This record gives sequence, C-alpha cells and structure tokens, in this order.
Amino acid sequence: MTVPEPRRPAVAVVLAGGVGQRVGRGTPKQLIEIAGRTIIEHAIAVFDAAPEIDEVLVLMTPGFTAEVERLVARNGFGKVGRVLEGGASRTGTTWRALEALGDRDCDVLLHDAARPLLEPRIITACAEALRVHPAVEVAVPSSDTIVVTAPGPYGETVGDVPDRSRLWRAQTPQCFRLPVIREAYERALADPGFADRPATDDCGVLLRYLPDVPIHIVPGSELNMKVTHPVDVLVAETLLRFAAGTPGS
Ligand SMILES: Nc1ccn([C@@H]2O[C@H](COP(=O)(O)OP(=O)(O)OP(=O)(O)O)[C@@H](O)[C@H]2O)c(=O)n1
Ligand SMILES: C[C@](O)(CO)[C@H](O)COP(=O)(O)O
Repeated sequence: MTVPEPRRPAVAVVLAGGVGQRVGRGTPKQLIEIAGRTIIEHAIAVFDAAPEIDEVLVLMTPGFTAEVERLVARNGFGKVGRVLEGGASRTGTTWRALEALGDRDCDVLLHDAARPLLEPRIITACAEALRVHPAVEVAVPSSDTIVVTAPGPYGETVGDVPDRSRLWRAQTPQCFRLPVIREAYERALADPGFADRPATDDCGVLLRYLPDVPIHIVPGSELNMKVTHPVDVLVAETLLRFAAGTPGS
C-alpha cells in the first residue's frame, strides 16, 4: 500500500471565465443571484471555508474582474489572493491559472464557478486522495443510459449503447499535483491538433497528453450540479434553499 505523502499547500482555482451563453441572461451566469448570493459567491465560499485550502485564485470573464473583487471584499473571503481575467475557452482559462501559479510545488483543485453546491466533504476527499494519487477526478455514476450517435439518412441515429456500469459523469473539482497538470497543458499547447479537438475538461487534457498518469476517482454528488441551461438556475436555487433548511422561502 502507498504511504500517503505529507500534505502540500493547496490552491483552489475557480474557473469563471465563461459568458453563460446557454443560460442566455446577457450577463455571465456566475453573477446570477440565487438563494441570497451570486453563483460565484457560493462557489468561492466553500473553498474559503475549507481547512484543506490555503489559497483561492479566481479567473473571471474579461470586463467583470472588478465586480468579483467587490464580491470578495463584501464577503471577506480571506483566501482569495488574486482575481484574474480568464481565457477564450475553459482550457484557455485553466492555462492562465497554471501560468499565474508558476512552478510552485502545490496541489491545485480546478473548479467550475458554475457549480455552486459543492459539498465540503468532497474537498476533504480530494485533498486526502492527492496525498496518494497525482490526479483526481470527481465523478458520479450515470443514471441515464448513454448512447453514441451516428449520422443516418434522416439525422442522428443510435450507433452504440455502451455498458452503463462503466459510464460516469465528470464533475469538478478536478485536482492535480501542479507540475503534472502543467506538463500536460504544455504538451497540449505544443500540439497543433489540440485546437481542432478541444478538451471539455482538465482530466481530458491529462489523459490525452500524459496517458500513463492514473486519474483516481473520488465520488461526487448529484447536488454538485452545473448551472448550464435556464432550468438549472431554478434547480440550483431550490437545492440551495433546501440545503440551507429554508425550502420555499
Ligand atoms: N472561457 C471560459 C469558458 C468557461 N469557463 C468556465 O468553465 C465552467 C464550465 O463552463 P460552462 O458551463 O460551459 O460555462 P460557460 O462557458 O459560461 O457557458 P456557455 O458554454 O453556455 O457559454 C464555468 O464555470 C465557466 O465560467 C471559463 O473559466 N472560461
Ligand atoms: C468540466 C465539466 O464541468 C465536467 O463535466 C464540463 O466538461 C464542462 O463543460 P462545459 O461545456 O464547459 O460546460
């Protein structure tokens, strides 16, 4: 059995560089207020309060960093060091965070600002897992059957129905020893093909460019949903009020 290494300093990176096109409010969705706080405040608060986290780095949509700095000051989030501008894609934003962190020897937990319901026990489990594993994915087993489509004469058709027992839905945080994810991103950025087939998450970048690094799974939670479509704003609001013990208020 591997002996757990001593804990390294841990930086939570809140990825908030998107515009929320699918929610379609005309303002970045992470600034929508639900259950008394904006989505990004919910996301930062859980890391700011987590004993396993030493520092929080926020990457925000260009043009909105001052707004986030105001929210940070209003809440007294003491672990937030910097609020920087994000990149043009999620992976572009991650790369900006990795550049800002430089060559420090620390752990990094990359989290979607659009997931306001992260439970502290998941952060604890990730921090513990990083003492043994170089990379950690938070995921939940798929409750839906997933189909792979194939083009047909009248539109998409079902091409394959993979074994559901092996299908999980990826969540965040996705967590790494910093030098490991940094090297994966350096290789991705040196690959002219990376732009043609962009990655939708950070573990995907690691798997593609450093396939020998095992990615350990930490069980996520159905509560840890991502606000992606308009209905998710209502769902997240209901869940947050329920979690706070004030349903319907
Ligand atoms: N350039 C980008 C794009 C996305 N993200 C972040 O990545 C997370 C997951 O992305 P998604 O849900 O797709 O957010 P948006 O890109 O804002 O949504 P949409 O695709 O509907 O525009 C979000 O917290 C989002 O802010 C980011 O940091 N930088
Ligand atoms: C990282 C992620 O949340 C894992 O499920 C997801 O891949 C983000 O995808 P999006 O298209 O940026 O919402």
